[in-house]
Amino acid sequence: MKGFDFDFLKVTPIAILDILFVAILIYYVYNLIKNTLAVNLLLGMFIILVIQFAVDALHMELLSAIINKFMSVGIIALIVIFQPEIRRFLLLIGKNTFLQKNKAWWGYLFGSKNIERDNLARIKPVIDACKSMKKSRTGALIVFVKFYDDQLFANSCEVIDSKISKRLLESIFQKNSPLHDGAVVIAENKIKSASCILPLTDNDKLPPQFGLRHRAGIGVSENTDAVAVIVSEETGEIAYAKQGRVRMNVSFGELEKLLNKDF
Ligand SMILES: Nc1ncnc2c1ncn2[C@@H]1O[C@H](COP(=O)(O)OP(=O)(O)OP(=O)(O)O)[C@@H](O)[C@H]1O
Repeated sequence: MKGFDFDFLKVTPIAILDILFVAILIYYVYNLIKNTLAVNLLLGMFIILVIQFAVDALHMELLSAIINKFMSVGIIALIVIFQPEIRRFLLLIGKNTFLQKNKAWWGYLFGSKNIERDNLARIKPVIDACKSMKKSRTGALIVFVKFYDDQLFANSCEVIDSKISKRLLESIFQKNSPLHDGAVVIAENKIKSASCILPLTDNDKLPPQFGLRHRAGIGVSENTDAVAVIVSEETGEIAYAKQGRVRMNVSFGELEKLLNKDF
């Protein structure tokens, strides 16, 4: 007698590995898109997929043809809609590779003393400037990027291209300075530009006291590998934005650790 074929239920080590990788992938994708509009879009796509299965099963040919056509164009629409998330996902993979994570390798190859000296040279003036801007209640938005994206920053910014210095940062953000509006971008051990207009986040779950400066800092960290240090003009509080999330009331010790870790 012919029985049922349960071949597809065979659990092989490769299948377990496969499931594990898919679970990790789902976890990373969820982490990337949680608290963003992308969750609603993904839910919409999922519902259409379920309808497609139902329509196929019921052999409703006309509806099935329409949904199939929609789904084949949908993949291009998905790439366009999720472009920031895809970009962030690829950056995340690049940042988490063995060589990137294990900075000891870089130290071994290029000399850890040099790296520490570089970090101190670019981080200390920023922290000192933040200390004095906190005291004087001067609002500031300082963005650190690993790769300076000309396309993103060149159009809206004033090019500075100068050594990172406390006094320069203070004078840029001084209320009377023509460059004080907007963000300063630091990359490649330099203040690359000032007065930059950044993309604002559309996250609707942020605290109500967050105005445009905070929204711009969080926005740029959502779409790029950038982290943003925000000094509030109203409270003097320091906030730190990374990957679309923000840490409030950051102490200077924490700020140094965070910047050292991320840059
Ligand atoms: N798109 C943008 N990109 C960069 N900077 C911006 C942008 N929009 C506004 N800003 C900066 O934010 C300032 C306005 O800050 P606003 O008071 O709205 O922010 P906030 O988050 O409430 O911070 P604060 O606590 O300092 O008031 C502007 O003067 C400008 O310098």
